[in-house]
Amino acid sequence: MTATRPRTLAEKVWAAHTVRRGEGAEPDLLYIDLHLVHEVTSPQAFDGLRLAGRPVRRPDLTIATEDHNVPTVDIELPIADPVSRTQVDTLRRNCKEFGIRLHPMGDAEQGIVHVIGPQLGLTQPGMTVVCGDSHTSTHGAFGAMAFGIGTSEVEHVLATQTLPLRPFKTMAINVEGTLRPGVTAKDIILAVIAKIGTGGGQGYVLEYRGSAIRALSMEARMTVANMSIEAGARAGMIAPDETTFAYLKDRPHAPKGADWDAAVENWKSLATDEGAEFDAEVTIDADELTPFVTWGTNPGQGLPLSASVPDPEQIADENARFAAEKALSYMDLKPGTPLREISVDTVFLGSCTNGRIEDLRAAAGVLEGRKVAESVRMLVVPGSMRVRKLAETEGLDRIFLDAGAEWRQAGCSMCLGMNPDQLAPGERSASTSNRNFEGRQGKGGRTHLVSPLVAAATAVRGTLSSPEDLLAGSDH
Ligand SMILES: CC(C)[C@H](C(=O)O)[C@@H](O)C(=O)O
Ligand code: SF4
Repeated sequence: MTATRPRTLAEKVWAAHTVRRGEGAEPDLLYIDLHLVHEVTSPQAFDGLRLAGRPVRRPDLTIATEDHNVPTVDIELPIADPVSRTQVDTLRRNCKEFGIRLHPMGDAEQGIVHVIGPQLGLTQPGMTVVCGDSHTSTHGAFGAMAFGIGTSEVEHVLATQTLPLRPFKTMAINVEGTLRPGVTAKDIILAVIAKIGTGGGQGYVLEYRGSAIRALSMEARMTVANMSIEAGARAGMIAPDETTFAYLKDRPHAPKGADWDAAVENWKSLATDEGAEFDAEVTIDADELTPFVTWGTNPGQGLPLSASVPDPEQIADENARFAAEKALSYMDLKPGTPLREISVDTVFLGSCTNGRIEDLRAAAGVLEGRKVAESVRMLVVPGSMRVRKLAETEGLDRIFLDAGAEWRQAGCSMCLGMNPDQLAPGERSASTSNRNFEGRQGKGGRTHLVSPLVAAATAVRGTLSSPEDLLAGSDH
């Protein structure tokens, strides 16, 4: 045995999955514990297998769901859009042919791929998790090494249950302190991305640490890990702890009985060792954070809600200035406008970032006894059918409907508008999703990324707002 030097969480998970160490410039070969599949990035991968006459190596470690292309109304009818229908039909055929478990539209376990994995207890600490989807980083909230892969890699994993990869660099994101009331995980991650930039995490696996992260619920941790990719990182991880174990216990796929006890013992050993070194380190003061919103067309172009639209002329860096000018022109915003005065047409509550039960509860808490402004349409799209059902058991659907919001079926929906849920050209949204690129929610649509609390308050006031703005004595 060689003496073990202190290691990070990421290094431990990597080492435990290395089937073969690459020599020289060669990549390592990693074993994959869980492969999640959806309709968008899998068709060519299955075609490749068919051409090569290969089966899926571990159908038992592979699970599929329909999420991106599914409508969120009238789901008992055939999908009207031919492209979406073909995508979904193709996934169904492939899963049948290759013996893969699929949760189709309408199924009790159907939902966004990154919502259903954790909810079923499939995602567990110390695992390697992949999916042909960039937001696979979500699963890192459990202390898994989880990352998005391309379609040719999807084929490689389907065929071999392994993946050749070069180790990632490690970056610690220390979030210390206590969040103020009304400040959430979404505000943490938007602030992180505003600080390090959309390229700041390139080549790294981020590890979120510190007292503010430890204090987050599992669902809130998923919100943070989810957007690691928006900072350019390959993955984002959080060390498993009692919060993680409590979330997983008794989930359908969680270990049971003596296996559970053994698993927890093992999971406890995953945390980054005292004295382990990261390649880079960033610190965020949680006490200072306030609700954050984006004003631009990348997730790093964000500011506290109390700020105003920035003036590109004040930005020293030439590239950042040019990007800001372009963004403001697309977003149709004038420098100096208080962010609170920006009015929206649409509020979208949902996505793999903020479509879980706690997100719906938070928004419903704000909307209870209030009305969505006349000028606003609000879509509430649960991240999964299970979230939808639980919300209905708790009466959240009634709160949303009474407030004048629409209560939809589960899927990605307006996060990217691969289904009919889209912004019209020129429309502006406050959205709890993770991307605000040009046209992301519909051609010509303008997106402001926000937390569920800000989304709900914005729906009521019609302009970007926090719940505090709704209280008596505020200026409205
Ligand atoms: C469609 C899919 C490949 C894509 C991704 O990888 O992230 C989507 O989920 C997104 O959020 O843009
Ligand atoms: S909800 Fe949005 S970000 Fe998440 S997988 Fe679907 S499209 Fe991608």
